[in-house]
Amino acid sequence: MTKVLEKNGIQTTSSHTLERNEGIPYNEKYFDEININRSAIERRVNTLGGRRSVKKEYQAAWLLKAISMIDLTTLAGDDTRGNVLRLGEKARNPVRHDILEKLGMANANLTTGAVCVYHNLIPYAKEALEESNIPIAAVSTGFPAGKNSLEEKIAEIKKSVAAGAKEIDIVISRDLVLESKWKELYDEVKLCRQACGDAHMKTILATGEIPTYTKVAKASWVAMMAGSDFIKTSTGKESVNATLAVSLVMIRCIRDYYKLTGVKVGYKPAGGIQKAKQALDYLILIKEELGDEWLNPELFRFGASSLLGDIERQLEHYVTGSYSAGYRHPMA
Ligand SMILES: O=C[C@H](O)COP(=O)(O)O
Repeated sequence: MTKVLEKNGIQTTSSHTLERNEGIPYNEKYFDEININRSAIERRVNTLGGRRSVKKEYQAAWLLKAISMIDLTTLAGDDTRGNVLRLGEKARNPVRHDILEKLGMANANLTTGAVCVYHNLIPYAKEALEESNIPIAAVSTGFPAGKNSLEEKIAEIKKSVAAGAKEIDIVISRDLVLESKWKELYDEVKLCRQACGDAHMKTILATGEIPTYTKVAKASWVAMMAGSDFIKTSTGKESVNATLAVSLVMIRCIRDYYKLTGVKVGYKPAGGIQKAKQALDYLILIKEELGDEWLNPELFRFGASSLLGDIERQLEHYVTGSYSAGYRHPMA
């Protein structure tokens, strides 16, 4: 088991050592002619579940790795200090000690990639994560709808950074995508990036509200050109959130941006990823399309509130041979 884990390079902290994406000047030539063939995308992702699967110790290793790439999230109207403190505790100790011991991982210092909360809960997240390396991610810019003025968005980002967020998840103005106002979108994202300062910026496209894959691809390009460190699918509040198909569109844009600039932009699917099996499908897609270098917390995150519970349950099954009830692996 240890060898398998080592081979899979389990990384447990997110230290932000990677070069950031400074962006490039706006130029429509990079995305103007994009035209995505929906059925080709869907055919490609339909091959994933059946053709490839990860078994036994490899599956356990991949699931441990997946944990290190979760932005453990709570974004609910009834969030309190209490549940943010529990979330922080879960981020520090994502898997029960007895399970980790059986996996030979008791001393591996496994944590989630980050904890993700609303701006006004940052102080509680700070309290919960004191003396750990786990970064706080805050959703800013009028999450989830993004209907605030640009001035308010910028002010909110600055407040979140001042309060201790090391990562800022912004939402874009979807109307700019719907009306193809690409330069305005670029300017908006660039101003947000400036307001982030040293905090890494993840740009949420809310792909469930974008009608075509072609527009998703164009919005991905604009977000990267304007300096996003990550592009992210969804807020978790749209009626359609992360899918493998939209992920394929976005990660191919990341690949092409890398070919053009030499800069690696991260990817964060978010919303509705609740099962370990789903997580494995995403990891296989990333491995096949972008390669192993993207499979670490610097370049890949799951935005998820309940995925960790199912992963822990699957790991328990791997070490004991039986499933426990879901409530034995509460999220927070
Ligand atoms: O960014 C994270 C999402 O809001 C989490 O969505 P979820 O609750 O469906 O896992």
